[in-house]
Amino acid sequence: MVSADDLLSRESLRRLPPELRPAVDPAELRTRVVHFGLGAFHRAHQAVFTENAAARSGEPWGITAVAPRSASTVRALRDQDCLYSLTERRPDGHRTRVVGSVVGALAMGPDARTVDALLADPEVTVVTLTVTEKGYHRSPSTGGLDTAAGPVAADLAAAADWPLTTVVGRLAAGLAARMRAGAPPINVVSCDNMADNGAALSRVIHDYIRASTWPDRAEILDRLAESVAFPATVVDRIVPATSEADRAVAGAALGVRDALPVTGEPYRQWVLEDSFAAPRPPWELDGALFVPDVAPYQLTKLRLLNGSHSALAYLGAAAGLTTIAETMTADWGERLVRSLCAEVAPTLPADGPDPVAYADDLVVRFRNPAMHHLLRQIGSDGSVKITERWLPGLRELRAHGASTAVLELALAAWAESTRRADAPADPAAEALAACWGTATRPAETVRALLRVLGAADLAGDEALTASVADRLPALRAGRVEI
Ligand SMILES: NC(=O)c1ccc[n+]([C@@H]2O[C@H](COP(=O)([O-])OP(=O)(O)OC[C@H]3O[C@@H](n4cnc5c(N)ncnc54)[C@H](O)[C@@H]3O)[C@@H](O)[C@H]2O)c1
Ligand SMILES: O=P(O)(O)OC[C@@H](O)[C@@H](O)[C@H](O)[C@H](O)CO
Repeated sequence: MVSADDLLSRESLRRLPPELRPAVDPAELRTRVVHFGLGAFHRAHQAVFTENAAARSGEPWGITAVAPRSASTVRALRDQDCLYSLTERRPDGHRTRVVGSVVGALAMGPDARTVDALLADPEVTVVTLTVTEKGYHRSPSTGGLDTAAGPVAADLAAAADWPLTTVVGRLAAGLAARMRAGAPPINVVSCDNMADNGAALSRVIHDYIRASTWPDRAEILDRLAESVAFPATVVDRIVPATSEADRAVAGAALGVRDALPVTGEPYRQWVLEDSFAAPRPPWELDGALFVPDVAPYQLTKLRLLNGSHSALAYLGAAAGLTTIAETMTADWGERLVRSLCAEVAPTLPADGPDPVAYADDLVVRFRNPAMHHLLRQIGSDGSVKITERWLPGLRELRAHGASTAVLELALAAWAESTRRADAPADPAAEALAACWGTATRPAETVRALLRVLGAADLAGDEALTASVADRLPALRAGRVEI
């Protein structure tokens, strides 16, 4: 018998009905994957693919997850023997089960030595990351590592035995230790929503090593080139932040307490560049797609799904709404998604998914009434998200003289969000807010905001900034005019 007072653990797991248990016995797995970013998405995506790959292959692929910041998440996960549940939210109901592929949890600072030892361990041949766009500390203008950013500069200046606070620093130091130890090749796989995320991660790691004071940095860089692969990936599953209500649903389904459940839509996809340098879990056994070039999938997903998501987030907030599903019941929601997809479609590679069919699927996924995906969560960190999701397409369209009406509306809604006292969290929040203080004309403010994004070219496009500024009054009045 299990009781609602029990905590999820390997012990209580044995008493759960088989349909709620993981596809693998966690006791049979070993750490062969190290993951940075112990957030909701990893637990609902890569951990599930890895569990199913291990179950179907019989190979013992276990994950040790490293939390860059939250020691309390690590404690809570350890208290549950690293088990947690996933609830799939379908329009017609929930399905909950326990995931068993995570076998270790570490806090990046306090457990730095163990993290380093794992990164140098020959058995570990895969590192994955979900640390949000801001976790890469890229310069908005160059895309390389912003070595002047406070935490990066502090890590570069830190003494050898001082805990590093950036994932880029920790990973660079760990990979360097692996190279020095002569350990076998390894794959480092970014699973964050960025175009060409493999190259982006490779670049910041290389930049970090180049900027370090390590006497052997040139050799380390040479060895890295030979034995570390940074494949690009496209990850897709809508995974909202976990709420108290989600904890209650998980507890009721399991009959035991779970402090760290995750929820997600039924859909999931993982497309990976087939350029691995070392053994990896056979994720294809769970439907992952290995392709020579992920760019067509990547750009389609970022510009259509994530682009629409961000547009809905800021427009929905202007209209006083709270969740994505709510925006899809507004008279402009579906129109916004379809017209944004149609506007951006000409910027997508011809050999990618069909944009019209993709938009059809998005409407269905976004409408899912069982999902409670907060606009505020999606709207956070806009300065690092919309530079990936909107601006490259916007540039291409404007260079060809094509209409950019929908992106202008979206940009206006984002601009308006930065003015509000309750603006979503953003690493550039101060600089964005300051744009409203000094400028006298709205178009001036729009120009200043675009410059904060590192988009001086777009800031210099007077027709664009005027058109964005013209849309502000309606949005401020809560009207979405599309
Ligand atoms: N949630 C989704 O639907 C989804 C879908 C596809 C891709 N992703 C990608 O996964 C990322 C994480 O999403 P999530 O839902 O797990 O979010 P989350 O808030 O649950 O977790 C964020 C993780 O990133 C870490 N992090 C935050 N700021 C950091 C920083 N400055 N440096 C290092 N680490 C930092 C946190 O410690 C945490 O581990 C997203 O930013 C996105 O790139 C998410
Ligand atoms: O995860 P973020 O905060 O970077 O972006 C919010 C959403 O747009 C994103 O998480 C999508 O839900 C996801 O990319 C779907 O695969």
